[in-house]
Amino acid sequence: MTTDPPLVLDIDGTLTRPEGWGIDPRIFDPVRDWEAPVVIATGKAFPYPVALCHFAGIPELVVAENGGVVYTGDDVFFTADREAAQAVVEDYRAAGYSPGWGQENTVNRWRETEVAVNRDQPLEPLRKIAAKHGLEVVDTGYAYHVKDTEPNKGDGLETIADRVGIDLETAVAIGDSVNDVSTFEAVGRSFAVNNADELARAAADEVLEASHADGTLAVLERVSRTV
Ligand SMILES: O=C(O)COP(=O)(O)O
Ligand SMILES: [Mg+2]
Repeated sequence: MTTDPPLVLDIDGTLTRPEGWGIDPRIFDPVRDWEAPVVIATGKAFPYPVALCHFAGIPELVVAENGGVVYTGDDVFFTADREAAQAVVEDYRAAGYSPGWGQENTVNRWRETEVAVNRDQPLEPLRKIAAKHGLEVVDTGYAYHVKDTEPNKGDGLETIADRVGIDLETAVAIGDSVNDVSTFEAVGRSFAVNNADELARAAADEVLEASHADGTLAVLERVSRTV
């Protein structure tokens, strides 16, 4: 018998190695063996969480681009378009700045509803230009995301839950940054890893003692009820 709760996992900062980059390989087995749906909810472009599910050997239940792209395993939903964010980046370039990824980059190549800017680039002019276009800039600690104010991970999660039949009241979410606040609000139990930013810490039901994948693995062990 199993009562594993449905899981909602962020990627960067949450499944990462102690140094903050790269997936910690220890998460693959418990995630693959989890006896309930696992939703990957990330700010990364659509192919990244799909690939993570594929290589982890789990069904593709994916919220990408901070809710801009939602995949239920059957249907893809786009809840924003990239055009406005692209216009912000053009203005940012015209003001003498750059997205900071180099000429050809895989960070934005497949991004459909927003544009990511490298955190080594100046934030204030980006925020000002985005505001002029009615957009927001979300700092995940891994990138600045220029996006429509509407989509968020929590709404995307609700779309998946409706389609797949997940009771979010029973679900557990783990995350590390402001872009996880909406998922924390959508589920029954939420955990911020110790490296989480202030907003994620404030929104979580519990702030973990451990960071990155160490924190996530501790939660998985604690909430797994498989007997
Ligand atoms: O893409 C980012 O900036 C962060 O990605 P995450 O939401 O998986 O942490
Ligand atoms: Mg994160």
